[in-house]
Amino acid sequence: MGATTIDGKATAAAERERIATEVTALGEHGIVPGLAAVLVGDDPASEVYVRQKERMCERVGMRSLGERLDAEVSQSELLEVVDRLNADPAVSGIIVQMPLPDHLDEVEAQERTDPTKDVDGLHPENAGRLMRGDPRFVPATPLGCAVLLATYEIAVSGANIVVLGRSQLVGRPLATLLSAKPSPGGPVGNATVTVCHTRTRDLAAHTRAADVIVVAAGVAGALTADMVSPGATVIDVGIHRAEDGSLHGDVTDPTVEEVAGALTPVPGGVGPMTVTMLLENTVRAARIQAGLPAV
Ligand SMILES: Nc1nc2c(c(=O)[nH]1)N[C@@H](CN(C=O)c1ccc(C(=O)N[C@@H](CCC(=O)O)C(=O)O)cc1)CN2
Repeated sequence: MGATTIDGKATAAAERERIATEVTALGEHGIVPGLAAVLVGDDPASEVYVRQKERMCERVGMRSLGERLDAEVSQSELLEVVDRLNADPAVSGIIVQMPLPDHLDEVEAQERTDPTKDVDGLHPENAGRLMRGDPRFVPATPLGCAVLLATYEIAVSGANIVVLGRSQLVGRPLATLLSAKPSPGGPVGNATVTVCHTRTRDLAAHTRAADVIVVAAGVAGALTADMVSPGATVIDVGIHRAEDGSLHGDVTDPTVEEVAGALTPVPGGVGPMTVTMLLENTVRAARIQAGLPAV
């Protein structure tokens, strides 16, 4: 029997309905959450993602305030834009779309973002709060993975989970979230998490001992069927575009589906959750800025 498909598109659509209801309720207090996405240059994938964010904002009744900057923009000009968005009361949440062109320093831009508007959760204050078990904003992709696990009732508490990848955007915050004592209303936690990477010695020994494997290595083919224990859940965070334009994840071995118990597809798995959880964080930001409970 094949693996259950974890449908990120459907889950994200259901989450957006809930978010739209919250946005309507905030409207009754005169609050319209606004998301500013700063896009530097003309990376085609980033343009798709930013357009998606703008479209989804409109659909749930939020404001979207796009900032397109030339690929040649200087670091100080980028920081000036961040400063302007920090000061703009119509902006609840700010993200600087990654990757940035090589001459720009993304960490400095993240550190410059007002931590109460940092809906990517990458400012050191927000990363620190997540580590401390008191998250303000959990980065969108890890939050999306956690919501998918909760929605599909995949046991996390007490489970052995391997996170393959150690990025600041996905691997590290996700490992923290899954292993934490769940915060009130938080989606998941209490797992035993092993963070692996492509240089982990005998990686397969780790993944074969896992009930859940999150593949966020950014390397196509990073997980093969022989590395998966029968019935395990596989969450694929990778996105790679082939020359013919088709998309695939870090999992390229089609036989993983025969071994796994549940699997996220690419496209249609974690990706749609990323944009939706960014909206969720922006509503949260608007509530925090208005002095309302964050929920
Ligand atoms: N500042 C940030 N930059 C980047 C982030 C981020 O969270 N913050 N994540 C990714 C890009 N990303 C959102 O920004 C993103 C990735 C994938 C998708 C998505 O919906 N993918 C679809 C396929 C879409 C396509 O046709 O390409 C899917 O997987 O089904 C949305 C957003 C890096 N940068």
